[in-house]
Amino acid sequence: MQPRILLIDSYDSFSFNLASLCHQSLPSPLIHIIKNDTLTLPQLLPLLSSFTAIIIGPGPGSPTHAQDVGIIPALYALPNAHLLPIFGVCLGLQSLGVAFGAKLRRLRVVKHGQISEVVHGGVGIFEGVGEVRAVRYHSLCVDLPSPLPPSTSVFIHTHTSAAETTFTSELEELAHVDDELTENGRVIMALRHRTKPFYAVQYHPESVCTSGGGLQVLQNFFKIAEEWNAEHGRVLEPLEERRTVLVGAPWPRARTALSSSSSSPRTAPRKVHTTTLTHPSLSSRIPELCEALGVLEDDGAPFVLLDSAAAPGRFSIIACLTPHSPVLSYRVGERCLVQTTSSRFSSSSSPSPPGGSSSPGGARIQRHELGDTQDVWSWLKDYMDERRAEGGAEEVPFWGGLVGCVSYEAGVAGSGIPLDARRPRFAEALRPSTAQGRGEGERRKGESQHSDFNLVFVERSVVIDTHTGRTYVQSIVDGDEAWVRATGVIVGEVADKPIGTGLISAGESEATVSAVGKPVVTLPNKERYIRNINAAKEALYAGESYELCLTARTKVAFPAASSSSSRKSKTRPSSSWDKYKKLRASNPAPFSAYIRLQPTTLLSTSPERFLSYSRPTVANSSSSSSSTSTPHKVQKQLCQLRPIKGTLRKSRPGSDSPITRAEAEHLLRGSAKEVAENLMIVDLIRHDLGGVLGPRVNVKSFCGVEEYETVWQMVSVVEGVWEGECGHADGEGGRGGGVGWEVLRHSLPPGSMTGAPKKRSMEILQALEDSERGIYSGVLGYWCVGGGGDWAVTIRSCFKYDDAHAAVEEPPSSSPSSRAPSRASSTSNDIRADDFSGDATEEWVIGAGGAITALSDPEAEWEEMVLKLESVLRSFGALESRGR
Ligand SMILES: C=C(O[C@@H]1C=C(C(=O)O)C=C[C@H]1O)C(=O)O
Ligand SMILES: NC(=O)CC[C@H](N)C(=O)O
Repeated sequence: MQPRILLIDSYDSFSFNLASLCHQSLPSPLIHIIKNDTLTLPQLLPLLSSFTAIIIGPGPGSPTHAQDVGIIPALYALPNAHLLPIFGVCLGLQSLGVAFGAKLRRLRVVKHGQISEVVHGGVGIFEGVGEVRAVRYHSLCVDLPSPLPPSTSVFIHTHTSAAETTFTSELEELAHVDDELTENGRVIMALRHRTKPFYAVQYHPESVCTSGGGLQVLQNFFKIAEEWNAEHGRVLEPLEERRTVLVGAPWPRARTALSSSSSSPRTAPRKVHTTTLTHPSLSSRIPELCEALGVLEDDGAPFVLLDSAAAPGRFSIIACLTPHSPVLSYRVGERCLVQTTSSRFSSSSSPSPPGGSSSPGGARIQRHELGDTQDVWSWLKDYMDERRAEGGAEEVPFWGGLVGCVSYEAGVAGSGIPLDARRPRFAEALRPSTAQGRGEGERRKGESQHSDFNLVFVERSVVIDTHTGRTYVQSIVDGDEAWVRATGVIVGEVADKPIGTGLISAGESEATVSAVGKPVVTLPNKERYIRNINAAKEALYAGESYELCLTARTKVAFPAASSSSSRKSKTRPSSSWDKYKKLRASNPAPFSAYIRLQPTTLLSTSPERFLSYSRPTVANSSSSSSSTSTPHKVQKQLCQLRPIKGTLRKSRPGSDSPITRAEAEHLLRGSAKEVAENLMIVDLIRHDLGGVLGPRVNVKSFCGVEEYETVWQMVSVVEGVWEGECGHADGEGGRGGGVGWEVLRHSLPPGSMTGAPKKRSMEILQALEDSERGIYSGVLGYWCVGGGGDWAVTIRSCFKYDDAHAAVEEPPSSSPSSRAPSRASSTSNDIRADDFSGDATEEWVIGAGGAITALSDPEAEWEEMVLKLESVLRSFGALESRGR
């Protein structure tokens, strides 16, 4: 019978990595993963006879807090009749220790993402194991009671071999590390119970940077477990169907090309019409092309550009929207999506959509109720299944589809955290003065009333391959050849214009901006930010988190004069487009974007890919698992994530010569702190990806250093391949949508913007940060009608909501001193610290932040946040005196 493993997940962000290691350690194991608080012991006891062993994973919090460990203590106290082998990791080891009298203590110097040499005796789970260099993620550790003179204590007696030995504990140390005496001294790294089949390690065998102590240790444990089971007459019983519901299907869950919950699409795939043009000059004329395609015509009309303004970006996607392009918006907590189509455009060749109502402004608004078993993601999946297309140019990643942005809060709520919640424990511990109760289902008071999903369905597009100079004019509308031809002509005209004869000259553009006037910049309150850093560090010391990405918001308000320049013109010229052009030029980035989906406008110069997934490819299966004799088809999809952690200013204070690549590599890759920050997110992302894809996840590159306009960044690349049966809708051998969208849904918000473990970190950040993050920290990108997608982390960007200035207003400073001007107020602009009260017509929000670890220096973290902020602020003309 296949080995069956029960993995207890304590809401950690490394659990699927541990599942993956189990998968490699055993022949075809069935791994069931449950949270530590989903089952009671009476529910679990009758199931245990079906399991070879239990793995107790790591987690935030403490083994002495009942709500952190759930059922774990009960497992170490199993009655003999139900006993089975258990392997604990980190919190799992600490719980084993506490269960059998070990003393829990806080480390003096916590270890998060750091590698230590583990000293072991080469026996038991360490048999045959050589040098172990292991990654640690812990703030707590356990000590066994020290041996006492025989006459003074109540001993626990056990009998080993012939000689009677007296022990002070039922536990035996199998490994330790020797931290510096000024740090933590000797710290236990592995334990076993002397008589029960319980083993545990304090380090993380599943981390990508652990060497020696991973696979072989798990293999040894499973060997010992199987021997113990045989010796004790444990014959595995089949897991009855009715009981499987309690522990769920084994991981990874089988996923067909179409999610099992989704109905099969009623429509045949659309055809993509493409014209390919070659204009090498176009790569440098993307803004001009957008202007030729109408971005300046009306600021109220939707316009979207997903731009690749720097390496490693490649394709720039211009959405050519029509009056009937549906803009979909959705706010977390609601049961309907709102679809808006506009009739503000001057011309269209698309037919009118059926149904719907007209608003006084000419916009048509349709509400789509979510079905009883539907959430917004499954609704979008069905929407995309109905609109799938084929036949486009294979080398073009986007043929049409949904484009836009998804907020940070959409991910928070999707992780099961209520947006109105501040866990009382954190609220009390971290911010005693601001904890307030809120009603069920409400967002925090004064929070954004804006949509968390802002997407438009794009049928026509121009995609520029900035590497090859090839430009693709594409439409998925039937009979759209005339539009494709006409647009090809416009593309050619822009490409052929002599340099310096742009449609809008640089001079004109400048004039618009200068008429807007100097912005009023309201920086985050430094004192409060530093207080939050210290509170975050306290949470890290307590074992509540391993890394926290703390952020704050800056507001940039343009005075009322800004509208004067537009009075002369009939339509509203787009001041946001001017700002985007300046931002793009001053901070070129691979995931730049201009997304204008009123009332939301987002300007991005993000360097960070969150997730891309290739268009699924179909191949004949080479596996013999198919029961039918006909060759069956499988789909493959490559998923890639590129987390960034580690940021270094390029300029050198007081010098004209910037930091060179060699120096940056030395400073970033040589820093234990920066590498640890990156490693933690890499492990988190492996887990996120593994949750959907299973064990086929690889770290393709670790801590590479990439150059951007103002900063050096340390970037890792994590990839995974999904392989699955073609869904029923693909009976003809066509391809379905793949599972990339599911990876996206399950991995939001981006781990690099939360820290690890994700859930607890989000809760702590929610308690610390004063307002919702909104669009910042979420993702922007596309979901292609061919099944691929590419989403960037929304950072180094700014956004505005046109219908409310107060949407992300932070509460006023609590102390008079917090109004003191911060360092940046020495610039020529009016930069204030958190006391904004301007009569603005246009208010932009810029989020910025950074990962806080136990090693963080608060001043340096504030500077890092300001550095990231500056990369955007510069383009507002707000930072002349700071240089770059
Ligand atoms: C929080 C931001 O950036 C995040 C934090 C980084 C870091 O701590 O080094 C790097 C990239 C992002 O994942 C931001 O740009 O605002
Ligand atoms: N990785 C873990 O399981 C950590 C356990 C515990 N929260 C600590 O910080 O020590």
